[in-house]
Formats: sequence, structure tokens, C-alpha cells
Amino acid sequence: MTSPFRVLLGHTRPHRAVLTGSLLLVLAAGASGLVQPLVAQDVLEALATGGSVLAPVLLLAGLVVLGAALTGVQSWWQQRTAEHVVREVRRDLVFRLVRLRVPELDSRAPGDLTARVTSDSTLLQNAATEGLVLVANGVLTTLGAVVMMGVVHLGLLGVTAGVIVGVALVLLVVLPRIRLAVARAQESLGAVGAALDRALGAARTVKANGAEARETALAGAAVDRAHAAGLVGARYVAVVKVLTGVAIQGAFLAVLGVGGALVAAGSMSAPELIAFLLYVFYLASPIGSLAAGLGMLQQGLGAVGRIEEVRRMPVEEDVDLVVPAPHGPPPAVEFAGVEFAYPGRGPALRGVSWTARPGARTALVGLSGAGKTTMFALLQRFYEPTGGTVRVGGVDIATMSRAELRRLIAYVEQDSPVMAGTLRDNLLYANPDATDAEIAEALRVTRLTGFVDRLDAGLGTEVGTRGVTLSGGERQRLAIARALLRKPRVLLLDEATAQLDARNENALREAVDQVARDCTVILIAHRLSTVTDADRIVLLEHGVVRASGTHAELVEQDELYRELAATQLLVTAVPGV
Ligand SMILES: Nc1ncnc2c1ncn2[C@@H]1O[C@H](COP(=O)(O)OP(=O)(O)OP(=O)(O)O)[C@@H](O)[C@H]1O
Repeated sequence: MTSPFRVLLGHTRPHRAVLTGSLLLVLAAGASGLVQPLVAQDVLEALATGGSVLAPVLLLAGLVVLGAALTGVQSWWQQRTAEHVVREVRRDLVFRLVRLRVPELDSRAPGDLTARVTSDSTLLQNAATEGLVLVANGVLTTLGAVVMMGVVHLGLLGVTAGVIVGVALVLLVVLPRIRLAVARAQESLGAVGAALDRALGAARTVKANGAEARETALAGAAVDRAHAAGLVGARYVAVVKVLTGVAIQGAFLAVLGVGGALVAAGSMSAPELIAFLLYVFYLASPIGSLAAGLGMLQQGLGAVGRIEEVRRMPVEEDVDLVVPAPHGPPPAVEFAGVEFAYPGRGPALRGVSWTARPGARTALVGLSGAGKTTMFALLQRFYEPTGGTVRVGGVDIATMSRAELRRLIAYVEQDSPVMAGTLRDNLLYANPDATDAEIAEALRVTRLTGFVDRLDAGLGTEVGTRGVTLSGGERQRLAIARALLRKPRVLLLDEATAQLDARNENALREAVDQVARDCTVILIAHRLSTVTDADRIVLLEHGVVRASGTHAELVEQDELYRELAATQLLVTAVPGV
């Protein structure tokens, strides 16, 4: 695995030239600062000797303005690069997150994934730019000072280096701890996001159960963990500051002691000692910058781990292929000996085989948890079967790209089939090219025309998160209208009419019949009343196909089906039941 530091450097690769320029500007601004005392000295000398001060004053003013300008340009470059870096990281994370494979999504909290895009990336941003520049500046300037000190007196340089190396060793122990604390704080922030996501995502359930205090405590515990980790980090940052201060003071005292003795012994001149001591003080600034930069780098490295984790998560890489709208006759859909188990669970499907004939309506029925929705998930390659084959139009779907496969299909899911946005957004989601006439037709078929007409904003009405401002039946009809606009070859309806009243249900059944003429329809139903006229009904029990046939055949042949039908008052007319 690539080291986090290399990853951090990798983020700066496209901006190396600008960052190097930025570093040069820092150094130049530093140099212009160094020259200023010399020019000031000229001014003072000119004043003392009665000479003209115009030239040195102008030079001094020019240096001050130049230094300020260099600092301004450097700051702008650095911040701009930081913004570029974070934008690229965020775009990449967003790209990956919306393409994550479904099993990965099943095991992750969306709030935690969001925190990586919003919060972790910010730490990386500062480390990859300001942190690196501070460290580079610190290292170069320190080296410069060390060279100068060496020129003045090699022996005293040894003394200074001894003290500084000792402190650096302690820093080596402390810095990784900052990184650990930051990683922990970021993890806790992710947990805060996840807890809030849970509470806000089910706000009505929380309120109905009076669970506000529990949810507050859950998120609060994560906030406290972030706080505790933050304090640990702050403590180590303070230690770094103390240590750098101590290093300078220590070096100063050591140099003073040893240098004083050397001067006393006559092996060093007093001006040499003074010059050397001035350099020791001069070191304070680059060492401070080095410590601050290293602290920032550690914070960034703490965040890199969480960002890299997302970059290693498996994504569906074939969903961006551009595929043409499907045409031709509706395909057959075939499950042949399909086996499947969710990660960490027992088998959900155990050798399931059935076929949906092209252009017919096939219903999947069975008790709750039998595996019906799982088959829809496999059919769209949300998961891959552990055995057997799923074919669409005779082609093994494992050999098709997901883009191609999913373009054939329209899917109305069981829960939350509507997205935040306007009614029009939702309708166009399946087919951005749908015309107004097609939209009007889809609304008519799903009996939504009157509803839309009564709204002040019409199709521009916002439906709220997951369509909360719509009734359950309206949501379902909207989702079906959207599916129809996709002009699919295969239409998957998961309990799509469960929340409709009898009148709307009949209307929708007619609509589905109409679509079924040039589309293969597969529907999942609990209420057999909605599927009695299906061309074929597949009865599932505990992940196996128990029986299949028409309604009449199943009533005749299968006890479980008869029982299901009887409880739904459908078979009173069947003799002997
Ligand atoms: N994402 C998942 N991760 C783990 N297990 C799952 C997942 N989704 C479903 N299951 C389990 O797989 C089994 C089959 O679920 P599935 O949703 O296919 O049933 P179903 O027949 O559609 O039920 P229902 O009629 O209640 O919707 C169930 O035992 C369920 O608990």
C-alpha cells in the first residue's frame, strides 16, 4: 500500500510548479526581510553623516512594498492551489460514492461517507499546500542558517545541532500521535454524521417514539469522542510548540555556555559568539514554521487514511458507458439455477429457476422475506449471484455492461421510489429527453393529471426529501409514470400498487397492460388480487421456487398458494376450498 505521505504528495502533483513558485516567494519575502535591517542601517548612517537619505529610504520603502507584495501573491497562490486540491479530491470522492457497489453501500453509513467529502478533505487541503510549503520553507531556511553557523564556528554548530536533534527525536514520537488523534476525531465526526443521518432520515419515527433524547445522546456521544480526540491532538500540538521553544532556548543557553568558555579561553572572539547567537535566534522562525507545517501534515495524513479508504472501495466501473436507447422486441428474462447469499447471511436464493416470457406479465409472489426483491436486485446487477445465471434476451447479464443492462430496465422500487426535487425532475430522471406530450401521457395513464393541475407550481412543485410532501399513493404513481417514460424493454414493479385505492389500482393495471404489449413486465405482489390475471405467477418460498403457473393452475395445485389466496378472499369460488 502506498504510504499516506506519498498519497498526500500525489494530490499536489498537478500543482507542483505553483507550489514551488509559492515556496520561492516565501523564501524571497524572507530574504527581502533579511536585507531590510542592512538598508535601515544605511539610512541611519546617512543621517549621522549628513548624507542624502533619499536613495536608501526609497530602497527601504521599495523593499517593504516588495516584501508585502510577495507575501500577498504567495498567499493567494497557496490558497488558490489549496482550493484546487480540495476540489479535485471532493469531485473524485463524489464520483466514486455515487458509483459504489451496492454491497459496499449496504455496510456504510451515508453520513460517514459524506463527512469524508466535506470534512476530511479540508484537512488534506491545508496539509497538501500550506503544510508542505511551511515544512519546505522551514527546512531550507534552517539549512541556510546552519550553513551560516558552520561558517562562523563549527564546534558551536555541533552543540546547537546536538540540542536540536534531541528535541527532533522527541518530536518524532509526538507527531504520529497528532495524526492518530486527528484520525480518531475525524472518525468520530463521521459517526456524528451517521447518527444525524439516522435521526433525520427517520425523523417521524424518532418523534413518534419520543426518541429525541436517545438520538441526541447517540450523536452527542460521537461529538464527545471527537472533542476528546481533539483535546488529545491539541495537547500534542502544545507539546510541539513547547519543545520547539525549548529547543531554541536550550541551544541558546548551550551555545552561550560553551561559547563563553571558548571566548574566555581565547579560542573564539566575542563578535563571533554574538554573530552565532544571533543565528540561533534567527532559527526560531524556520523551526516554528517547520513545527507548524509538520503538525498540519500530520493532520492531513490522518485524513488521508479515510479518504483513501473511499478510493479503495469497489465501484461499478461500467455505468458511464453511453448506450443507445433500447429497441426491438421485448426480451425474455430467465433465472437458471440462481444461488445468492448476502454477505454474512444464510442463502437468500437457493437454485432458483424461472422464465418471464417476452412481452408477458410475470408475477413473483411469496411470503415476506422469500427473496423476491433480491431477484430484482440480481437482475440489475446490484449484486452478483454466487451461482447460476441470469439471462435477458438470452444473454448472460454478467457479460453485459451494467449501463447496457440497466438501460433496458425500468424499476419501481418498494421503498422511497421518489427523489428530492420537483415533480418534473422526477419524471425526467428516467429519460431526460421525454417530450411534454410524453410527460402528459404518462401523467394521464397514472392518473396524476388532476393532482398536478391542482398544484400552484404544477410540475415545478418540490416534492421534498424522498417525496415526503406527497401521499404514499402519489409517490407510487409518480414512480410508475417515471418508469413508463423510460420506455423500458423490461419493467420491474416491486409492490408498486400496494398503496393505491381500488380505483387507481385498476387504472394502473390497465396502464401496465398497455405497457406490457411491448415490454416484459415482472411484478412483485403481496396482494394476489393485483396479479391474478398475470400470464404467469412464480411462487417463492424461502429462496426456492415452490410452484409456478397461472392463478387458476396454482389454486388447483399448490396448498401454500391456496392458503395465500384464501386469506385474501380470492378463492371462495374455487370448489373444494
Ligand atoms: N441488503 C441486504 N443485506 C442482507 N440481507 C438482506 C438484504 N436485503 C434483504 N436481505 C435478506 O434477504 C432475504 C430476502 O429478502 P427480500 O427482500 O428478497 O425478500 P422479499 O421476498 O422481497 O420480501 P418482502 O415481500 O417482505 O419484500 C430476507 O431474509 C432479508 O432479510
